[in-house]
Amino acid sequence: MTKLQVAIDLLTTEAALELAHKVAPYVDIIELGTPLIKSEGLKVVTAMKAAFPDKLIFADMKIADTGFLEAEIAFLAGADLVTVMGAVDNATIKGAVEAAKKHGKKVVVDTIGVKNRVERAQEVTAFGVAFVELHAGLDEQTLAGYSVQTLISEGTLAKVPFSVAGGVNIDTIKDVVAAGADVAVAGGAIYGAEDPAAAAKALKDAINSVTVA
Ligand SMILES: O=C(CO)[C@H](O)[C@H](O)COP(=O)(O)O
Repeated sequence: MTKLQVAIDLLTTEAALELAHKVAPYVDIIELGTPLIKSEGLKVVTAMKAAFPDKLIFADMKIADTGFLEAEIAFLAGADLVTVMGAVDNATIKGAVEAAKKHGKKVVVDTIGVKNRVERAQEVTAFGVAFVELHAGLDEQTLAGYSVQTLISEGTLAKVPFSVAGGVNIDTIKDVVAAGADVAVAGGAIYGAEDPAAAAKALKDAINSVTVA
């Protein structure tokens, strides 16, 4: 079944924990967003894992170099999954995968900025990553003509384990699930909602309505 990942793009540990407490019953993976980690440091990862030991904690490190080192410090801080950029050298991705093997954790490749996401997804999957995040970042989402449907179609074509991130919401999450995604990522659709718990529940219910039919 497709997992639901909440992306927490808030800026303080306190706000992140408050949100996580509201939505935890409905999500499988709790992502600490890159701005949050840059603002608070890896102590936010440690605090989140301590508060939610049974959830998968996803550190959106967006690693671009020194793959082994940066992945290892995130795993030591409590992360279960870390991201490495797909556009960087293969050695960086392989280094992060080595760190993951050492610590019994996993690596996700983020495809922001990758020109041919389908081809690159297939290449990096062979390195032993957990899944590939077909992703349009927050800046790209503001461009005219942006549609998450492009990422969803690419997931179908790639035929590798994948997640979709880039403005997934209640109108599009069923398409993400129907495309066979391992994980549907929702940030703004949850933390930007008036009632984040209700928004997360609605997304989870939508996932269940597709996969449990
Ligand atoms: O990693 C990110 C930006 O780089 C976001 O966390 C990701 O895009 C999910 O958030 P949203 O659903 O608001 O797009």
